[in-house]
Amino acid sequence: MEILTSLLLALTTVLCVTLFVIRRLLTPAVSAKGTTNIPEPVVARKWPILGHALVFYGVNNMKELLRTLKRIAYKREKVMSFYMGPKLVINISDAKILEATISNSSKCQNKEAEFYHPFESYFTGLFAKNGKVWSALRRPLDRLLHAKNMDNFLNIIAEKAEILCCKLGDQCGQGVFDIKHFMDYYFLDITLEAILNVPGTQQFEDTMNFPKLAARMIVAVFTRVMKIEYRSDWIYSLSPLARKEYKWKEELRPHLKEMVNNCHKHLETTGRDPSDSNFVPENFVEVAIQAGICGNKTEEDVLFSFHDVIIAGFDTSSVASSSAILFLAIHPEYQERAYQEQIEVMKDSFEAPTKEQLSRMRYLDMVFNETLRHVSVPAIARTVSSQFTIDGYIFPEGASLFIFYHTLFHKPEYWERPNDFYPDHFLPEKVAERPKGAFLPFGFGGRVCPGKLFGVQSSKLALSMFLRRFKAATSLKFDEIDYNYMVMLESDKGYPIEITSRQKHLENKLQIALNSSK
Ligand code: HEM
Repeated sequence: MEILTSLLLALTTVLCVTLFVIRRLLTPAVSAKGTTNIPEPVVARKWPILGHALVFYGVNNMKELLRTLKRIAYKREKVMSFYMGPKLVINISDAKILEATISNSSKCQNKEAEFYHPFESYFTGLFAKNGKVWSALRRPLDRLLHAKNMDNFLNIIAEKAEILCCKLGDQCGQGVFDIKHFMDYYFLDITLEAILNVPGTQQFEDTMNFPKLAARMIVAVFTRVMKIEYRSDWIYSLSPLARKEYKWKEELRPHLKEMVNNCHKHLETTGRDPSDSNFVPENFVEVAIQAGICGNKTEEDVLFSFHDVIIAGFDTSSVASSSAILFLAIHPEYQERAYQEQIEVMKDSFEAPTKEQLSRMRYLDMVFNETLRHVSVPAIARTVSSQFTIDGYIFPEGASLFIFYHTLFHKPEYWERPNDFYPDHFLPEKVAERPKGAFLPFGFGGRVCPGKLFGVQSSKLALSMFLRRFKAATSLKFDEIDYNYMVMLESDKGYPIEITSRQKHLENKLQIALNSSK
C-alpha cells in the first residue's frame, strides 16, 4: 500500500512539473490584457492549464496547422479565438474583418514574438524584429526600393533576364527540367546586384550555395516554429537541428563577410563614412553597416541583418515566377492568351520590355495574381499592441493575431473557381466586386512587403521574355500538385517543364512565307 501511495505521489509530482513546464513554454512574452468575446472553437476541448494546446499536439508543419485550424474553425467562419495555455490567439478568416483590422494596422504592426523568434537564428534584420531595430532598417530599405529607382533596377533586371533566357535556350528540346532551378539564380543575381550592390554572377557559377542553404534554413525555421519544446533556446541548442543550423551558418558566413568587407573598401575609396550623421546609404549592405554602428551591434548581427532581404528578395519571386510558368504549361489555352498579349505589346521584338510596355501587359498581371493566389505567403502572425473592436468583437492588447491568407484566397464566397487556376478571377469587374481583404499577397499596413514593385516588375519582365521565346509544356496536372509550406507555398512535385523555342517556330514560319512568295 505504501509503495502504491509513493508511486501515486511520484506520478502526480511528475505530472504537475510537466504541466508547469508546458505552461511556462506556452506563456507568451506579451500576455493578453483582459479577455475577448470572440467565439472559441466548437469542436476543440479546452483544458484547465493547457487551454486548447492539445488540439495542436502532433502538428508538425504549417500544412497540418492550417488543417487543424480549419477543423476547429467549423462554424466560426469569420473570426475565432483559442487559448494555448495562457496565450490568447485570434484567427481571422473573413475579408471584411481583415479590412477593418487593416484600418487598425498601427495597433497590430508588431510581429508575433514566439512565431517569428525561430527566424532570428538566420535573420537578425528587419523581417523578424519590431520597434527601433526594425525601423532603422525598414525606412532606408523603403527609400532604396522606391518606385523612382525602378528605372535603374530595370537595366540590371533586363541584363540578367537575357542571361536567364540564354541558359534556358540550352534546355530547348532537351526534355524535362525544373524551371525553379534557373529562376532561383536569376532572382538571386538581381537581388544581389540591384539591392546590395554585390556582383550578381550566380547564374554563371554557383559559388555561394545560397538557394540550397536558404531552402534548408526555411525548413528548419518552420520545424522550430511548430515544436513547442524548441521555444526554449536552451533546449533547442542541444538538438541535432541546431547543430545543422550551426554548420549552415558557417558555410554562409564567409560570403556575407566578403560582402561587408567589399562594401567597407568601397566606402573608404569613395570617402563616405557610415558613422557620419549625414550618411545616406546607397545599398542595403550600407544600410546594415550604418544600423550596426548606430545600434552598437556585433559583427555577427550585422552580417545576418541583410541576409533576410536576400532570401525575401529572391525566394518569393522565384517561387511565384516558376509557379506561373508551370501553371501556364499545365493550361496551354492561358499560355496562348498570354503569348498573344506579348505579341500585341512587343510585336516581334525579343528585347526586354520597358516600364511602359510592362504596364500594358494586363493579362500577364492577371496570370501573376492568380498564381500568387495559389502560392502566396500562407500566413502571418501579429501581436495586438493596443485594444480595438470590430463588429463588437474585442481584440485585446497582447493577443496574437493569426491571419491565414491561404484560406482567404480560396474561400468560395470570394472566388468563382477557388481551386482552379483561372486568371479571369482578376478581370477588372471581378476585382471590383470582391472585398480588398480577400486578396493581400503582399501583406498590409506598416509591414507590407517593401519589395512588392521590385518583385512584380522583375517577375513580369522575366515572364515576358520567357513567353516570347519559349513554349512550355508539362505532363503534370494542376490537381496533382500538393504544396509544401515554406516562405511561399512550393509545389511538392517541383516545377517540371519541357520547352521548345518559339524563335525557331517564327523562323520556320518566315521561311515558309518566303518560299511561298518565290
Ligand atoms: C512575388 C514576390 C513577393 C511576395 C509575394 C512577397 C510577399 C510578402 C509578404 C506577404 C510580406 C509580409 C509578411 C508579413 O506581414 O509578415 C512580405 C514582407 C517582406 N518582403 Fe516581400 N514579397 C515578395 C517579394 C519581395 C522582394 C523582391 C523583396 C526584397 C527586395 C521582399 C522583401 C520583403 C521584406 C524585407 C519583408 C519584411 C518587411 C517587414 O517586416 O517590414 N519581398 N513580403
